[in-house]
Amino acid sequence: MHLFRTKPVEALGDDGDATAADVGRLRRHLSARHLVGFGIGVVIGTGIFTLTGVEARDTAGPAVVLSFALAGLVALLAALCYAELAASAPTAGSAYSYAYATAGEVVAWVIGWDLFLEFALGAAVVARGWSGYVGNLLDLPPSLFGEESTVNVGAALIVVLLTVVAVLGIRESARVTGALVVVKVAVCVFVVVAGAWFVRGANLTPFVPASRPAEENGGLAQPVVSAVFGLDPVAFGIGGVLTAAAVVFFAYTGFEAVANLSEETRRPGRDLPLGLLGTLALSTALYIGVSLVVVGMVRYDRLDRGAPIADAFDQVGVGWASALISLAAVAGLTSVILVDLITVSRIGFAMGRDGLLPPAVAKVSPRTGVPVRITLAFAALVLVLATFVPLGTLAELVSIGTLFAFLLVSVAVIVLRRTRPELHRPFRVPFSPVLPGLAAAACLYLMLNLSIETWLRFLLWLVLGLLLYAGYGYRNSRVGARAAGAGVVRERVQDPRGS
Ligand SMILES: NC(=[NH2+])NCCC[C@H](N)C(=O)O
Repeated sequence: MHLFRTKPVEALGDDGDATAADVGRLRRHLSARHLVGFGIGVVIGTGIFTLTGVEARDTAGPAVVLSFALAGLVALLAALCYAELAASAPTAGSAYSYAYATAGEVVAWVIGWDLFLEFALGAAVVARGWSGYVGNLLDLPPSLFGEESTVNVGAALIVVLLTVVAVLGIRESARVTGALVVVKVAVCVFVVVAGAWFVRGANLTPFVPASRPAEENGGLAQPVVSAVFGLDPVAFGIGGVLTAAAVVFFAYTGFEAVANLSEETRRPGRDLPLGLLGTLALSTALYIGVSLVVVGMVRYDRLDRGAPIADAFDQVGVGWASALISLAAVAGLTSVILVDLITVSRIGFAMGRDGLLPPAVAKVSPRTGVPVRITLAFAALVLVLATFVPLGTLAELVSIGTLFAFLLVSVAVIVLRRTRPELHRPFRVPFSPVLPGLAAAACLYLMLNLSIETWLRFLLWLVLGLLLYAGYGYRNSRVGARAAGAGVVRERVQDPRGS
């Protein structure tokens, strides 16, 4: 068994042999500005526009601001780790590839499979949210746009439309994303500046409402930590702030998309760290600003669950602003879906190039320079999910997928520093191994704050992935084939280009 065969860092983005060369190459069109555009494009969306209300009302009170700050800090730690690895090994597979270089093939497969979950499900969950939001806004029939619809036409429409954009090319996608991002960032800034006039100190006190037992959340819906340590789940208080942090973490997920665009980046060593950290700094600042203003404008127990920000402006009598905010929310959700579709195809591309998925599917179209087939394959999957499956409750599954990848990336930083100290690292996480260690611990902690249900679903997904690996990937792996061909049947395959 060679489950833990590794691929040397230098060979990560390399398709190694002649048969793989027909997979093709992605084109380097992107700069740091584009990367921040894509990053903000996928990050700012459902999280801030909806979760703020629910979490402030039910779990954290005005201190939801602290939850956003905490979740942002965890994301920042992970982003530092991503920045180090992405800059030293700029490949489309990101976490999947880093795992291939450090922990071995089976772990890499698990991570790749996990990222499919994050990005495909992320796109589908947000497409349904999009449909609901647009349906509400334009008074469209809930039987076609609402969460209770059997065939969610709105979700289907947006997925098809964005798939067209994604296959046109990375530059075209960057342009569309850029425009959407300008709208949503401008409106977030507007919310902070305009909303600040309506903030009342009284709404912010008590900032951390006294804790009390959470209402439902028993059984499978309770966080794993509560079950393990026999604690009763609480709402509000410090416990509430932490629980809410695990939930609003969803709002930060997706920024790693930037690392998956490595092979399309002109100057990866400089631009990837800038893109990753820039995305995160900007979104954290906006989230803290927006959530603070919103809980300051309206008492937390009177926030709307569906569209808290727009509704807050309605409540203070500025109805026109609420239309503007809804527009930004729609723009925001649209770009999230687009970048998710692009990213999941890049991960699939990297895995196809390594033979863990059928290489023919990973082929880059010579005309548009993007992996068209795999983009279509994933888009079809997302389309089916978004059209037919009520996904409202699955956002947590996206978060656990993300946290798991972050955990692995943080560990990979520490491992690679030991195994490959000489590797050229254009960017280094400061205070390694302390910060990456902290990042790993924080991710694990947030994972434990997610529900038992989410864990069970996640484990099921991983088992499914392992079965697929056993059935296909293990036998068709290029690293495996090269090792066998050269008679180097060892655990650690050396540089395949030399063999
Ligand atoms: N790949 C993902 N994690 N996609 C979902 C991104 C969700 C986004 N952060 C939001 O708040 O709407």
